[in-house]
Amino acid sequence: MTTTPLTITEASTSRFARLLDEGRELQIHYNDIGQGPQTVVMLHGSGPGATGWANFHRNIQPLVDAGYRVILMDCPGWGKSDSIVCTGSRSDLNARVLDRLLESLGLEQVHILGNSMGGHSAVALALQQPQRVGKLVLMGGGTGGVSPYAPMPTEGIKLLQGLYRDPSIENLKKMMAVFVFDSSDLTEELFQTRLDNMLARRDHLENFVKSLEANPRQFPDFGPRLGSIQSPTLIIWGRNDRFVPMDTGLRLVAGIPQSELHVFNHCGHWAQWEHAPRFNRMVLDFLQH
Ligand SMILES: O=C(O)CCC(=O)/C=C/C=C(\O)C(=O)O
Repeated sequence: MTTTPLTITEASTSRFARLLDEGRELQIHYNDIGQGPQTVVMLHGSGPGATGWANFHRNIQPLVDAGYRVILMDCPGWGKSDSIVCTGSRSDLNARVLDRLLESLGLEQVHILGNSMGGHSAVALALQQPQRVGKLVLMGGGTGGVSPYAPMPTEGIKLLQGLYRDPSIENLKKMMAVFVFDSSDLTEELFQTRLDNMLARRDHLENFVKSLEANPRQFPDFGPRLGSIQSPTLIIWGRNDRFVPMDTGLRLVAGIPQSELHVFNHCGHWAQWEHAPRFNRMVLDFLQH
């Protein structure tokens, strides 16, 4: 797999912001990379140990090289951001926090690239604050809701939730084996990074379980409201996604007026990682035209 080598590091781009959400102060971690007149925010998924950097490190450099500023926000409950118990819509919580972060950075409008939960959260912001959102790239996510074809919760989500409850390298490998289409590309380094991230913040793991107990439907079904989204939207899915089924992408492309859908064959839930070079070219072409 040839991807553009990163010339920047996580540590050198690591930043923190103290934000207020519904009367609660949160310290949010983000990575701020590159400079340019346009900004792309990348939002990670809900897996244990997920962070902006862990999810998107194969996707940063091409955007920076093309002259974009790239911001990777760790959602509350992940990475180096504060932990939280979410009893309502996590999609809307993440959207509110991102809105506050953009306000603190003086960014009036950004493009958002959301993976899974990050896609749900990007759509939530487009619904809450449409003026904030330029173009949307949704991959493996964008709305909750029930699949007419796949049993829910999917096998991947069951493994994800089991990993939160029993964070072991064995359970991590079981989840990741379902996560991607070709698990031969998963490295021991990637496993170790994810395990280290997970075990460094057991409060995140415990609070995710408490959040599910308080509200099993963390990601609402935005289906009836998709028609109000005016942002040009690129939807990308893996045909072999065993976490959020591909028919969710069909619901999104049917609902969002200015949208198109690309399906990668031989691809699971992590298109931006599994097919990074083509994914990056597709995203750049979408943003630039
Ligand atoms: O439950 C949903 O609809 C969202 C699932 C989700 O966000 C899973 C994402 C997992 C990762 O991105 C990861 O483990 O890196």
